[in-house]
Amino acid sequence: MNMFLGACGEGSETLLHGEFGAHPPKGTRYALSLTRTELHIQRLVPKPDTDHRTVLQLIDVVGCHTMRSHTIANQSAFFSVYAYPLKKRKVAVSSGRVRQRTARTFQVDSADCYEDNLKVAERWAAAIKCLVLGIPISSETEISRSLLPRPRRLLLLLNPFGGKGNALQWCQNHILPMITEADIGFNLIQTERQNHARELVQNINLAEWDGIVSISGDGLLYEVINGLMERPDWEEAIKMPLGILPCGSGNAVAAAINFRAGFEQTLGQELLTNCTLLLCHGAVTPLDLVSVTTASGSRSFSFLSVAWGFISDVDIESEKFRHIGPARFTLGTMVRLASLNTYRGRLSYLPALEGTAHRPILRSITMAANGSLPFQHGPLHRTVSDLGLCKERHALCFQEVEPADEPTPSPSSPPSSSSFHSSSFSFENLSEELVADRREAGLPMSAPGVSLSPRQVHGPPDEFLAPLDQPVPKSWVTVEEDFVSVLAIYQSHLGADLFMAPFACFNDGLIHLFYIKAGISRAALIRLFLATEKGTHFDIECPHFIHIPVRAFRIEPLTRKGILTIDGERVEYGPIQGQIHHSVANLITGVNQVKITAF
Ligand SMILES: Nc1ncnc2c1ncn2[C@@H]1O[C@H](COP(=O)(O)OP(=O)(O)OP(=O)(O)O)[C@@H](O)[C@H]1O
Repeated sequence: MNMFLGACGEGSETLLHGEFGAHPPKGTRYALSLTRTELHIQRLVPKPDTDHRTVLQLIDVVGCHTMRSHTIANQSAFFSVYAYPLKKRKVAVSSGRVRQRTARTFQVDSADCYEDNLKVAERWAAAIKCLVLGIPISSETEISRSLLPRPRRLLLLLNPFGGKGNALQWCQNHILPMITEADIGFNLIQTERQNHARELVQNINLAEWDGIVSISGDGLLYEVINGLMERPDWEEAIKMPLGILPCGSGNAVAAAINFRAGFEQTLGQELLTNCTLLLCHGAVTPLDLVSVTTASGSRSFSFLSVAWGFISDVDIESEKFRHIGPARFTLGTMVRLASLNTYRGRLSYLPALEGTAHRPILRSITMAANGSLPFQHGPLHRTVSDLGLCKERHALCFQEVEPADEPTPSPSSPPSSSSFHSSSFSFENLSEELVADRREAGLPMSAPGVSLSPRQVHGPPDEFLAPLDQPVPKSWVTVEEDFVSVLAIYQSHLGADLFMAPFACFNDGLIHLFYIKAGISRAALIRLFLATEKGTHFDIECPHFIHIPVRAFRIEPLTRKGILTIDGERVEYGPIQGQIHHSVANLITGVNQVKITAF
């Protein structure tokens, strides 16, 4: 349960109460009450605030330090609470609220000697830090520093060229001050080239770190995850808590973390402040990964998406607008809409919902076998009830699925001897064509996930997948279509303002497969894409837009040219397939998420 949002009743119990002076002094005195979710600050002197008190929400607090006065004669001890509450914007033209730093310092002066005052200050600091970190305490708890774990040590990896190129400046001005207030130790390394982060994490001593944090876009996290999966001790390595602080142009995972914490959708520095705040809180949620295999045999681990058609075209073609930051995707969408392509291909999938196999699915909010609508998309409430709903949905989603059965040709999947042939395109001599295509596209020959001589990636076996050169297992469904786009996504967001799968959870064990069929009008497509900003695209009646929750998928392009991406990074064009691996990694999400274990 989200400790902060879900603490009704329990949260109002007073854990500590005290009267303190202020700093700077000015004769002011306050009464402080600490509950599990809030710090209440009421002025007593000079003028009692009887009808007004300041309330600091502990979700907005990053840390608390104790201090001593410079003047030896002063026997007081002090504690400072560092918080980033939401405040109304000062600039009249902007709407909404932004987080602003506030440091409240209180003087403990009831005892005659410093040591006794320090004990009180330390008790308050320890209680506040316990609550920030989610360590349970009650009014019965003997509160002291010994309740706290040793300070965390994080490895921060920063791509200085991510997004608009201001990651280092944002790190110095925003991230480092906040994590210092949270008593987090760190080592900051700037990446020097592509794959640098991937190589670094292959060789680190895991025992030295409590987490690895990517400061960039989603691409750097992709490197970190795959670097960990390339280690011989991958099973232990991939359990390392992973954080992401959004300083790139594609900040989907950061947006998903922000959403799941119950915060308003936001961009830029505000998203960064929210995510840094959550990083300071430190709670970790299991994260599903999808193993993705491409035609050349390369296998990599994806945490976000596999895309083909319109979405990947926009992602890659908008690289040239990188200097405008995340707005590049909107501009890229408009450019792509002007010359809309369709792509013929076969899409196969292993449905996650009982009763969806072997029957055509129109709008994917697929009826369950009992006729209920497990994925009905009403307005979302970003509260604990929403998280609870997610758990409930999970229960509805899962069925026992057997591992990949003997592949048997079905009418929709080609016989094995010709599985890489189609009327329009042959995948014979694939590697030669890939080399030629990559050369033509100006791609390096060994970009991440694109390697023609695959890296040694470990990881759990793909029990749902048949080899790519064989037909899909018989329990799968196959559709052959002209597609505008195909997207397999496992996070709620595809970008900071692309709220693609509002119901997706970090560890729901699901791949959300979306596709848009040819025949959709430009106007309908624009409507859909505009609605993704708010996640309301499911409210639009559109027979060309389909969503199916699945456990595994295969995309077989039958159109010669096109762009495929894994987590926003371009990979070789050709057949590609993936399957979910439930909860194999850990993501620092800051608030306790529903832990789904029923997979
Ligand atoms: N120092 C570096 N120089 C060049 N490339 C780097 C460096 N560090 C990381 N990279 C690569 O840059 C790519 C983009 O990084 P990332 O996704 O984190 O930022 P981004 O701005 O969101 O980029 P994009 O929108 O292209 O995904 C990644 O593939 C990563 O491997």
